[in-house]
Amino acid sequence: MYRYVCKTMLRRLFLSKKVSYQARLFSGNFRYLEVLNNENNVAIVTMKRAPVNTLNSELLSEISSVLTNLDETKCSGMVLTSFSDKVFSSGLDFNEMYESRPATIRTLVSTILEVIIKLYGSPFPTVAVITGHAPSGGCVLSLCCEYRIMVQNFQIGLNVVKLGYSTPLSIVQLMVNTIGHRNAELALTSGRLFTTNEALRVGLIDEIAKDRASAFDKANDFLNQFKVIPPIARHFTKQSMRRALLQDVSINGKIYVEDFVSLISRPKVQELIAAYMANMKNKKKNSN
Ligand SMILES: CCCCC/C=C\CCC/C=C/CC(=O)SCCNC(=O)CCNC(=O)[C@H](O)C(C)(C)COP(=O)(O)OP(=O)(O)OC[C@H]1O[C@@H](n2cnc3c(N)ncnc32)[C@H](O)[C@@H]1OP(=O)(O)O
Repeated sequence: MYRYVCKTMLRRLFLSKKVSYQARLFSGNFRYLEVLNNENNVAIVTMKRAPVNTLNSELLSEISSVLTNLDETKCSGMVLTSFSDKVFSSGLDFNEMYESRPATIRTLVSTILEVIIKLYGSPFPTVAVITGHAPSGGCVLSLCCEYRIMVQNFQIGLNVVKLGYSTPLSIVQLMVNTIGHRNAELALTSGRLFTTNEALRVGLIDEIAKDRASAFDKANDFLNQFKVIPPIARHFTKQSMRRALLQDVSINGKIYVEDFVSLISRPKVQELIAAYMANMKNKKKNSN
């Protein structure tokens, strides 16, 4: 009898360890992401690809898997943020766009498109806590969220024209939906990066925070308001607001991806990317 009780207790202990291990697995399974659930069933998704959260195919496909998982597990909300107090994300990885095979560029571009579709169309409320610079692809990720809170003294925007290629139509639409046609045209054609204050003025972000902690307080306030709203009503309303863009990318996504791949592969664009990368390195060398 004594042996049986001991065995059962050991088995229970083992099982409970296994369960908590599995719970940790979800947050520890990723190379470039940390995913934690808070007490309100809100997922805090932190990008942690040092130094500047450059979006390569692997980080993007991890974000994509998390989004599927959060949808299946019916989370109450999601906060997308960065481990860094200087950069939210530096955008798509030049190393996968420069002198790369079309297949490599295609994987990168189709993975960001997959993320855009899942994040923009997610049933749960989403907030971007922007703790640093958010150029290009970084700005796109935040635009797919419903609410943007940005810490003071950084820059955000879509500077892609400076790299010699045009902004894809659906990304233009994301910007137009957020800051209006006139402001979007001025910003996109000049590749303008907005300071935090300018971004608030134009509506590119919704709130300014003095630091990460206060940004999280504001994110909680935003998400808490939905506790009294029936999720299904909220979800359908969000879908109605976002349907046009989602339908467009689900019908024409493959064409947009191919257009973007051939745009990036052009010799002139490749030259500009090389010059841009060299300029970044020089800036760094001169500042050291
Ligand atoms: C429906 C159609 C779908 C198809 C397409 C969908 C979406 C596409 C639309 C959006 C388009 C996106 C294109 C891009 O995103 S291209 C990337 C553009 N990014 C930028 O212009 C930003 C470049 N980076 C910076 O300006 C700075 O790094 C910074 C973010 C301001 C941070 O500055 P700092 O903290 O001083 O850090 P460093 O500059 O020293 O950078 C550290 C390190 O990282 C390297 N790096 C930075 N950004 C990138 C990058 N994007 N790709 C690759 N590598 C990058 C940088 O060179 C440093 O490397 P070393 O340490 O080796 O010197």
